Amino acid sequence: MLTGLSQLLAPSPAFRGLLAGSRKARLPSRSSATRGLDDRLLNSFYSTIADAMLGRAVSQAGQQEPPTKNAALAKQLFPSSSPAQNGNIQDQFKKARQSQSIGGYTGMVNAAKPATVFRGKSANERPQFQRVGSAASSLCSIFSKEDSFRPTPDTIASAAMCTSTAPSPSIAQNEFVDFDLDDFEDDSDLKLDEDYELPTFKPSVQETAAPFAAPSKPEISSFAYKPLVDKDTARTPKSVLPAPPPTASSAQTWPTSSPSHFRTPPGAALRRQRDAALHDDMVDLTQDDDINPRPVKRRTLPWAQKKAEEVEISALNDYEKERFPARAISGSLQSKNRTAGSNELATPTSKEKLMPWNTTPSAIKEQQRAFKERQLRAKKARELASEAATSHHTKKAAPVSLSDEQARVLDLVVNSGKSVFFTGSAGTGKSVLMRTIIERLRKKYMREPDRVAVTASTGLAACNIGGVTLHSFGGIGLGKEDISTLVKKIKKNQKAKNRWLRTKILIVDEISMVDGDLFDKLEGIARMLRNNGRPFGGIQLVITGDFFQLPPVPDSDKKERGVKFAFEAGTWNTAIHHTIGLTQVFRQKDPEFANMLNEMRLGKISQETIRAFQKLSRPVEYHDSLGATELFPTRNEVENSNAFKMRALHGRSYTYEAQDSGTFQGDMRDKLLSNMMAPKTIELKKGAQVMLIKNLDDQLVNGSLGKVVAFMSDKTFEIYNNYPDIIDDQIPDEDLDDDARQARIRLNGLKKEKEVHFPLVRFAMADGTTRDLLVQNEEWKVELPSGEVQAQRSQLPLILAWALSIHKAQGQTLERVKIDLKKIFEKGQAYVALSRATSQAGLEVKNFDKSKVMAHPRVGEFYKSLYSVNKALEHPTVVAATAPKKPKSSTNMKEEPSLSMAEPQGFDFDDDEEEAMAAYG
Ligand SMILES: Nc1ncnc2c1ncn2[C@@H]1O[C@H](COP(=O)(O)OP(=O)(O)OP(=O)(O)O)[C@@H](O)[C@H]1O
Repeated sequence: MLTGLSQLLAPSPAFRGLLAGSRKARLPSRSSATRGLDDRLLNSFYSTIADAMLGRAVSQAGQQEPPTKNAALAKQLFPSSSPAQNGNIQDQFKKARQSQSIGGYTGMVNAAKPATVFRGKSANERPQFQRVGSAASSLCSIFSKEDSFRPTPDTIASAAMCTSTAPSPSIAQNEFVDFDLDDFEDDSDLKLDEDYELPTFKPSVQETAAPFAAPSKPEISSFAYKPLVDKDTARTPKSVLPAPPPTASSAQTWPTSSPSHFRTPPGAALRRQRDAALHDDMVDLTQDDDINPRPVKRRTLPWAQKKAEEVEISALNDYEKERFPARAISGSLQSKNRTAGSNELATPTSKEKLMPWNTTPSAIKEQQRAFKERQLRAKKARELASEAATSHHTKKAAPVSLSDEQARVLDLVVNSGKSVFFTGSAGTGKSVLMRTIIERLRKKYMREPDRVAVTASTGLAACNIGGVTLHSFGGIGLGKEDISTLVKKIKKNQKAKNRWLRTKILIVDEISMVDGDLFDKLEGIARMLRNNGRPFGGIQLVITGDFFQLPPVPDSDKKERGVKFAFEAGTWNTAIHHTIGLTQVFRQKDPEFANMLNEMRLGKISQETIRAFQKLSRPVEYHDSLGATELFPTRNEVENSNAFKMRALHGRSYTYEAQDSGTFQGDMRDKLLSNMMAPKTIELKKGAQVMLIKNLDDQLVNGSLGKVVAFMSDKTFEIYNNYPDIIDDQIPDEDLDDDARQARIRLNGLKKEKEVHFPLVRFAMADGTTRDLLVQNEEWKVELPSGEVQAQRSQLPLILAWALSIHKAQGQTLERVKIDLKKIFEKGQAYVALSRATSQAGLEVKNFDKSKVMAHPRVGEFYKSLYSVNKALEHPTVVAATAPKKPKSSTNMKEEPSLSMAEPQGFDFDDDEEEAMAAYG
């Protein structure tokens, strides 16, 4: 019973509080905690405990039921994830128009620049960042004209969706675009797939203990005050109060409990104030006692009492010094001042007073106890500190909270099953949204993973989202043949054929690099193979990318034809239900910089912006030894630059070979692997500048820059992690404490063992701090929807980062970027390169030249035409009546934008409605 009660109460601060009046309460063992209490005390004590247990049981029962309460709580637990912002995008654009217009394109609001918002880029400023989002949400519109986001039955959705959190009725009722009826006979089973995890509410341990528990306090608080204060006693019900204190002369009759424990320690109020100032959340239960201290009768010999107090205070200060150096210093200064001024505090400075000849037996005991506690706490503090600074294992990244507009695209895709193309300028969170969509769709189709095909235009982009290239998915090889030949080819390949038949949702990332002809071919193949006349044979499309970024690489035989974008494909408009523009820029928090990039993206660059870019030609000095990553258009330039820097480093070099596997063999596999971000071989030296190429947690993300500071094995790292100093040969053994000396001996022993050594990388965090990570292998896969892994690579998630190709940089967010525009030769390259930077402060631009940053004119026309198409769709019947019979070339889009929608040639429609819908997407 005793043990049961103690166990139940052990974690409860209230239990510790109850016992605070007794010295035994501070002993670690539960049985000994009660040993010193006399029967009278025990009886009242247990009756109180029983009451408390009952209270807690009742409370627990109350928390499990009823379900309605749970539902309400669940609601509270899942509030809107989006940052608070002005959700009305139309309003935002209105604001933007008022302030600035760039050559007919809507620019960004300079006025929307609250001085307080952009004061730093510390990672700790997340709430601010979200406020920035609100300002930044009015940054730029991809659509050029007024009312781009007016709620229209089509694009539609972008506007409707962006203004309310409820599912948009305009979408649900929009029959005009609702032509995504699924043609799979097993659709009725779909519900079975929907394995969403409904939020459930389970009371946490703390919550269940809540009726009993006091608000939790940081450990320093409990250490500093618990043994000393009598406030807990003051709050304790009368029945558990200890017997009336003995007189001073009978103090020794309480052999197991120091009288000091019944007294308010000198300076407790001051210390509490100091703590409260440093830790707002450190609410001391006994605060009221400070305001009106209870007069305490002395119950022990004055000198013994004083001694005990000094020991306590000294222990407190030692601990504070170790854990919070700045605070300990200011604390002791305050303490000294007080003492000098009022003699109120006993300053815990003199070591003499700890001398053995100066103590009573109880004071000696106190000293021993304090010493042990100090040691223990010092160790803990050291562990905490090293854990904070250095981590071996990374924590799983917390999921990003989608903005309103992102969340609504997600809803449109996952819940409404629409074919969507979402676009937006660099840094508007397209990749983040796409990753979330993939995750949600994979969950939805958990039992049939092959229903969701994840693809991208290039191997690199595909690898980034865990998919395959469009070519690979389609089983079309290079895809040069005509549609019927390609269909025959696929039919011979059972796996490829199955993919086409099984796929319900086709995801395509980095659409800007997909050739228009390829898009048309895939669309035709889908219809033929699936024997289904709907666009893409009824497959739902989820497409993203920014056509202002890198264009498709034309085949050698099509060089003369030039680039043909996917939006110029004849079937583009029939295949896409909704085109949605994301407008909230996340990457650049400075609206001025975002505006400069936006002008550049649209190819309408003002003199002011040119001057601002020219100013960025200055060399950037960074406070640490890490330099900017220089972006180059070609791989050769990158390799030369990195090799040059590497040669300049001295010391031993470590070479890491990738371990490759997969169902593909030989050249085929090598080709897939060569598209991966992770290199086959990476050579590193101490001092090498590297970039992380995987998201490991919230801070260590794809693009994080760092420097190799050492090479060590797993075991060595464990020791280093606890004793970072011992690796420094400059620190002699004598300067290390016992534990550290032992650790150094162990470390030296390990040097003789043949262990694999990994690079220890010191990463620069956005808030100016650093984080050390022992970098170990990660995996990359080229995986088909069926789960077949065609190629897999296990390698360190690092690349050399003095230089990087623009191609590899696409999709990245970089804090420090350097670029020489003289080297740029392709449209979109300059925009991709410059838009990787998060700030002007972290961007160096050499040879800025307006002619190098021009956008592709047809892309500009396309983005402008989006408005017109939407506008036309406001009157679908009129448009339908005047729809042309032949698809217009994309170059006509400007003149007759509403006519640019392709006619559904050769489609097999079931009824007129479908035909109309398919025709006007
Ligand atoms: N909802 C969000 N909340 C907070 N940060 C976000 C959000 N969405 C995106 N971000 C951040 O914004 C940055 C850019 O995001 P992302 O790479 O997805 O943009 P993008 O539109 O794909 O850019 P690009 O076209 O240049 O590849 C990243 O650092 C990402 O973490």
